[in-house]
Amino acid sequence: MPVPVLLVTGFLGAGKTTIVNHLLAHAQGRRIAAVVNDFGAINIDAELIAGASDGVVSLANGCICCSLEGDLLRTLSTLLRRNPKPDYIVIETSGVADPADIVRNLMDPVILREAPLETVLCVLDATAPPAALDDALQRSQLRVADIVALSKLDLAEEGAGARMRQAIRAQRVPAGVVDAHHGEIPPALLFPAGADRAPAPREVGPKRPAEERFETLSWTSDKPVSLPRLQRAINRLAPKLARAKGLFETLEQPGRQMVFQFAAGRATLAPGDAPAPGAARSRIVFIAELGMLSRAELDEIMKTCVAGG
Ligand SMILES: Nc1nc2c(ncn2[C@@H]2O[C@H](COP(=O)(O)OP(=O)(O)OP(=O)(O)O)[C@@H](O)[C@H]2O)c(=O)[nH]1
Repeated sequence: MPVPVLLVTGFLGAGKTTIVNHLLAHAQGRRIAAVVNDFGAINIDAELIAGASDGVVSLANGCICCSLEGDLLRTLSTLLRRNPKPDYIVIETSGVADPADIVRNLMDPVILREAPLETVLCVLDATAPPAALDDALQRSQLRVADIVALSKLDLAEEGAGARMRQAIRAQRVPAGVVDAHHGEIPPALLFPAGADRAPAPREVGPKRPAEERFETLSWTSDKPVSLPRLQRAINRLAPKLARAKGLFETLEQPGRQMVFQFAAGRATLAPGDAPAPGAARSRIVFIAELGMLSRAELDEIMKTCVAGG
């Protein structure tokens, strides 16, 4: 039996991991394997998903649309050899990935026969201005989608969802649009029943040269961070950041791992699961447009967050 694949795309911080986590938490007996790609050297997403799935495979430090494309195909082959086989495979791309390149790779005849691409889901942050869809990367992410999920509607201004739907229509995107409240999407939309019919191969345009637009810098420490100092540091870094996320212990709540998120200008902190064995006490990945943030500046600012810094 072929194993249907769901590809989840969307810009940095749009809400992809939140949707994948919700899907895994409501798997209702389905065996769902997740392949998670973080552009940075530390795969925070894999750790955030690990609690929900026993089949999570992490592809870090590169992008599965370019430098890690061979790794993706090898990973899929390994997942297909598992006993028992997964019922579904979810691939979460990094926010900087051009999914057209991944779709093209998934059209490999062997993969297509054994792990056919069933659905491409593009997650769109409803709090973003509709003009964000003019961005070439975001347009490319939208163009391959079968379904567009609007996230963060609870944070968006009234009417933002309707304006975003209009902007999506203006891009002539044929996909259906659904609201995803805190990651909730009916699984039947993503994995339609009766998948005995094989999904048709997809046409994607010719491969475009990879555009290096973002870079990632990781910061780790064996010390816990001070929350008020981290807040000051993030305030300083915020204008330069496209995205940041991290896992760390704080001076204020020792022994407890916290999850830090910075997306679309908003920072949040929430309690997390126990740290992965052997992981540094504090790990944060920063993503910025090329040239916006130097290693020296980041280290200088971040060292103020730990005792003795
Ligand atoms: N309030 C609210 N927050 C949301 C919602 N969806 C996602 N978020 C938050 O948005 C932030 C980014 O969400 P993620 O799911 O990590 O986004 P992502 O697209 O996986 O991010 P990258 O993989 O880094 O590109 C997190 O702090 C989420 O908790 C939502 O519907 N409502």
